[in-house]
Amino acid sequence: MSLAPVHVRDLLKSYGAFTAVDGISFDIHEGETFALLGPNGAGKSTTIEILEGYRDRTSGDVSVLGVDPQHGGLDWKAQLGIVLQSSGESGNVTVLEQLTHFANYYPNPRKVSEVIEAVGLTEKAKTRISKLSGGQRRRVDVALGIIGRPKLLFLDEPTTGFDPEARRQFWALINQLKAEGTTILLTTHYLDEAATLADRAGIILGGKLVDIGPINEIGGADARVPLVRWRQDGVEHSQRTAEPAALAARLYAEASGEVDSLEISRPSLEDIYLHLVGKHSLINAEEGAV
Ligand SMILES: Nc1ncnc2c1ncn2[C@@H]1O[C@H](COP(=O)(O)OP(=O)(O)OP(=O)(O)O)[C@@H](O)[C@H]1O
Repeated sequence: MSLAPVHVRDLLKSYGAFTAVDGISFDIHEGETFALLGPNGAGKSTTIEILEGYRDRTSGDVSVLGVDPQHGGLDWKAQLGIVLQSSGESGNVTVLEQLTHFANYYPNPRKVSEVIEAVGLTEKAKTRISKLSGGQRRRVDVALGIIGRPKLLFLDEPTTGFDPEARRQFWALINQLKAEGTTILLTTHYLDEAATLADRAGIILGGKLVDIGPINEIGGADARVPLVRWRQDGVEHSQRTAEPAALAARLYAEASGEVDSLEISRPSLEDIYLHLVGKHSLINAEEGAV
């Protein structure tokens, strides 16, 4: 049986006595977008850098496109697209020159002008990268990540510094890459971005994977119970219920008409994520106190 494009088992990475990644396991299936979510310092970049072959692991099994990243050659690297967390592009060349240069490294690159257009830099194509704004430079990073038509794309906080319009444009680009069958590993602190783009997510806290699953199942059913809010006699009320329509109907009947400020909402991925992070910080604090 062939392995998934990304196959990770019991991955552990220590820096001296400190364990940054503590025995995590997951697969990313072909054509899937997988979001690795977690607070600052949780171990996301360390994990991604191990998968990209930039960092050696302490122990565990890792296979990326069928190869151990510690022994990946140039042919293997040519199938990866990498957008690192920190931008390295501040050079004295233009956007067009930089992308044309890097396109030559790949056997089947995308058309440079199309990539520049896709990241919204057509008007800046002949501008030196050093003269671009931070968000525009980040778009160059994204362009460099996709120029080689990668089978597997790593996006480490790709939209940091993007204005809202550029983020939407980026989402459309990722949806296009998904439609072409690209497998994507994404880290982001924007939970709406993860909810929009990812099929599945893993939540990493203190180097451990505390939850993994389809985006609309993360946190379990209990975390997704809808919240009904309304106002009665000037007092705010709220109730969590799996049957919000029934509660709304009862309130409507009791009020003999419209209910003041009635609102039914479902927890967003961000609500669920924050709940999980809070719960695990509490567990760790209690364990630390024992
Ligand atoms: N070279 C290193 N030496 C020692 N500790 C390191 C090294 N690189 C990372 N760490 C530590 O490992 C932990 C995980 O870092 P990592 O960069 O993977 O986190 P992250 O989840 O990507 O965070 P962020 O959201 O801030 O990017 C952090 O506590 C960090 O300080």
